[in-house]
Amino acid sequence: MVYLHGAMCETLRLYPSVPYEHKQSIEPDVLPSGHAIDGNTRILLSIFSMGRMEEIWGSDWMDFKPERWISVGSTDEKKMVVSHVPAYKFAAFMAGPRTCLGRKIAFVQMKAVASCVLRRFKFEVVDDHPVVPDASILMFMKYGLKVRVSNRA
Ligand code: HEM
Repeated sequence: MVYLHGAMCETLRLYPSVPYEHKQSIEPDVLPSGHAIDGNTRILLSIFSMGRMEEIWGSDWMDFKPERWISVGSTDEKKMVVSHVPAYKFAAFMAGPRTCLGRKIAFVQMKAVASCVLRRFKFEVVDDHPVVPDASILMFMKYGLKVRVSNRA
């Protein structure tokens, strides 16, 4: 389940279900970046881009690596645990007082479905199928995902 958690975070890092978000200032403020903004300023955040920034994720940002979400346990070195990653770094669920309320239940649901389905079936992406995100409020796959499904022996 720890590795599956890492795989899901990694998927959401590269393909966040909510690729863009906006926030609006009530009064003049200074952003953590140091930029001064006026009141009533609309700020558009690209969560999609944040998941692909080298200064946030390192030079291997384009690699799908569930391992980047996993560390060894503090009491037992053989035990793998989910690493703490700040919400302001991994923004797929956003951060702060209006963060996603369903984050934990979303992981429970995704893990329940993935473990039931993957135990019984094997999925192989059809060769040369273009996996292209469709720019929208929610992230869709432009051409869907064509896979070959077979029973696990
Ligand atoms: C992978 C699955 C999900 C993702 C990526 C996701 C992402 C998000 C994001 C980005 C926001 C906006 C937060 C903001 O504007 O600051 C949000 C809000 C919210 N989400 Fe989710 N969400 C997921 C699943 C769920 C589920 C399963 C539930 C409920 C069972 C849920 C309930 C909510 C609620 C109630 C809010 C509004 C929170 C507020 O405005 O105070 N989400 N979510």
